[in-house]
Amino acid sequence: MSAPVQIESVTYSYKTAVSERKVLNDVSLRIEPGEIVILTGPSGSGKTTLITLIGALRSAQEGSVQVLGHELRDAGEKEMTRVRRQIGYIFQQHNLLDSLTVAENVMMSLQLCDEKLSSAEQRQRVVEVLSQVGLEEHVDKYPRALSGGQKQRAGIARALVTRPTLILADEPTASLDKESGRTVVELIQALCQEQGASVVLVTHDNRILDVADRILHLEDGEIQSISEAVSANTSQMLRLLDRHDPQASLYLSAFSLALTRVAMADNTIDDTERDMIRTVLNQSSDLGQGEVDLVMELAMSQVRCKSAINGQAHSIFSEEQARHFIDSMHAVAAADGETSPEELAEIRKIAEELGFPVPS
Ligand SMILES: Nc1ncnc2c1ncn2[C@@H]1O[C@H](COP(=O)(O)OP(=O)(O)OP(=O)(O)O)[C@@H](O)[C@H]1O
Repeated sequence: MSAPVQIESVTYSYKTAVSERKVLNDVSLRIEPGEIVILTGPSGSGKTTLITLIGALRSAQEGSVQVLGHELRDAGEKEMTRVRRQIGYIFQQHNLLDSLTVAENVMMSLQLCDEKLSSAEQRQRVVEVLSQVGLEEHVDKYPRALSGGQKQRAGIARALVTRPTLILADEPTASLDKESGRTVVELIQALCQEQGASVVLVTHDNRILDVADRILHLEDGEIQSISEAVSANTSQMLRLLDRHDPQASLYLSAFSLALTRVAMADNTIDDTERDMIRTVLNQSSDLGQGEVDLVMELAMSQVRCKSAINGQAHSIFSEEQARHFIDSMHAVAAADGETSPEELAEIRKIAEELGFPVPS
């Protein structure tokens, strides 16, 4: 099956009579069938612009935007409409019509699509999708009788009732509390898996990042992988903290290592322990959740590594790897122009701890 979305070297600028602002710069992206891609990035980085290009709601000025087998760059209105009808859109504002019942709102989406169903089949499909999103008891109510989370779920039902192979969601959890937000994304995830649909979801909500198969970060109109973005951000934050408050930085690292060692003492760490470590670290520092998570994950990998090796490195690593390990420690020690006696002593100590042949 070909990729539902394939974007090559797309550039997009907003132009006015007096100025031009480039918002996307040479963006390339491919989304596979059934893949859930989350798009993050600071405000104004171009996320909505990108998702509206994919959604055939605007046209790229340069590059190629292929969606569901159609090239949208320079496509006419007729072709754009045909593509739009095959896409499920979920917006931050659910955009339900107040004068129609929940079922009628969902039905409207079905009536606009190309699939021809009888009235009875339409009603059946609508009721089916509304029960999938947990609204079976609200089918004939008006939107004003629903809570924010329920309205958002009705919006999802409306996007999914046509069984689209591509779903575009722009900040679907922005107006919801933590629990409803979680329910809504898990619902999108489950229904998409069931229907094999691909999803592009724009969000600022870090709590839902785990539903993604892939996270892309837009910054200054360019796509970065999330690890690039997080590590650049974290390294900057940690260096800053180190410079301004070395004591706090040391405390946080030691604290995180200690908490992780305790949680992993029985060789397992479950979600409740993870959550507790995150909460404690968050409360004990001025760092953002992303930085705290990274410090925690680093501590975890250190503890994991230590318990896996536990003086048995010689049986885990090959002779060649051990040699490379020791040579690399020497290379790092010598990188500033000289290897100090303290550095040499440290190399010996590490080699000893790992069970490597101790260098002379
Ligand atoms: N119609 C427009 N005319 C001119 N400039 C626009 C227009 N729409 C968006 N912009 C500008 O383009 C940039 C990118 O906007 P976009 O909405 O794509 O960003 P975003 O990453 O979705 O932001 P947010 O997270 O705040 O929704 C912003 O600087 C915005 O002000």
